[in-house]
Amino acid sequence: MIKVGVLGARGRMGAEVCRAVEGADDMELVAAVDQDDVRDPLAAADVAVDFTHPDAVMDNVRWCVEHGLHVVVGTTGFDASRLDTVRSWLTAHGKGNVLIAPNFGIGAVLMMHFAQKAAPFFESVEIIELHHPNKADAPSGTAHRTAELVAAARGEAGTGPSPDATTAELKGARGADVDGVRVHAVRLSGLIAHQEVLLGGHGEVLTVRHDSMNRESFMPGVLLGVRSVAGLPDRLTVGIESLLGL
Ligand SMILES: NC(=O)C1=CN([C@@H]2O[C@H](COP(=O)(O)OP(=O)(O)OC[C@H]3O[C@@H](n4cnc5c(N)ncnc54)[C@H](OP(=O)(O)O)[C@@H]3O)[C@@H](O)[C@H]2O)C=CC1
Ligand SMILES: O=C(O)C1=N[C@H](C(=O)O)C[C@H](O)C1
Repeated sequence: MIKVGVLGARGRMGAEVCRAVEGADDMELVAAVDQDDVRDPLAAADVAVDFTHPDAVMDNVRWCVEHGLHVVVGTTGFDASRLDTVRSWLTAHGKGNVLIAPNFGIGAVLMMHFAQKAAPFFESVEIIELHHPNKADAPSGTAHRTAELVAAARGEAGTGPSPDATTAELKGARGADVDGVRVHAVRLSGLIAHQEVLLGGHGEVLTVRHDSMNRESFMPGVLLGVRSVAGLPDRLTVGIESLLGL
């Protein structure tokens, strides 16, 4: 049995993770911790799962690494500097691996993969992410990571920047610039989590779209992360692509 502790257990994702862990034959939920709770019960876990807030997650990960736990992180907000900080904690503490994934949806991971593969073949690429209005961060972690992957693929292939003649702009109209890729964020009641990668060439447009219809859709990926994290070859893994053989 894998003993699992959940951080953010009363939140939208954390509550879903608690249900998924309780429903898994090979896992036992040993701690459910949220804002203002002490973290001590987590020390009984083999694996901690964090779905909290970008402002809270670093302190949680540090605590878990210091306590020798394996950590599966779904909370967003990880840039290169945060990842370096996590690596330094792992170097200082000999036990425990960390898996950080901006999206645990299998379809979403495939959407990112397909977009990355297609990106060098098109002159233009832009990303539109659409989410529920309670989301704290913009752009989404998924859109941020997709832009990085797309930009890296275009860089490796020698693809130039997307053409854009804009010289007069109302601030924000062209979205955020992530590694040279424009990312647009929509917040709308009724939505859960959705993303389109628009790829434009000569007389054709390819749209790679993914829709998360509910939060259960993330659970197969989260449980895969919990089952895999202890055996991962690196102390820090970003994304579940390698767990899926991509
Ligand atoms: N990787 C993935 O596949 C996915 C990632 N996410 C990401 O997960 C994160 C959480 O999303 P969501 O569940 O919708 O957010 P919610 O706001 O619904 O849940 C977050 C929970 O964490 C609690 N919390 C805040 N700070 C702490 C802390 N220091 N310790 C313990 N608990 C804390 C919050 O309490 P309070 O409300 O009192 O502040 C809340 O109950 C976001 O970053 C989101 O982008 C979401 C979906 C999928
Ligand atoms: O806050 C959310 O809801 C989601 N957050 C993640 C992100 O920022 O990419 C994953 C998914 O989009 C849902």
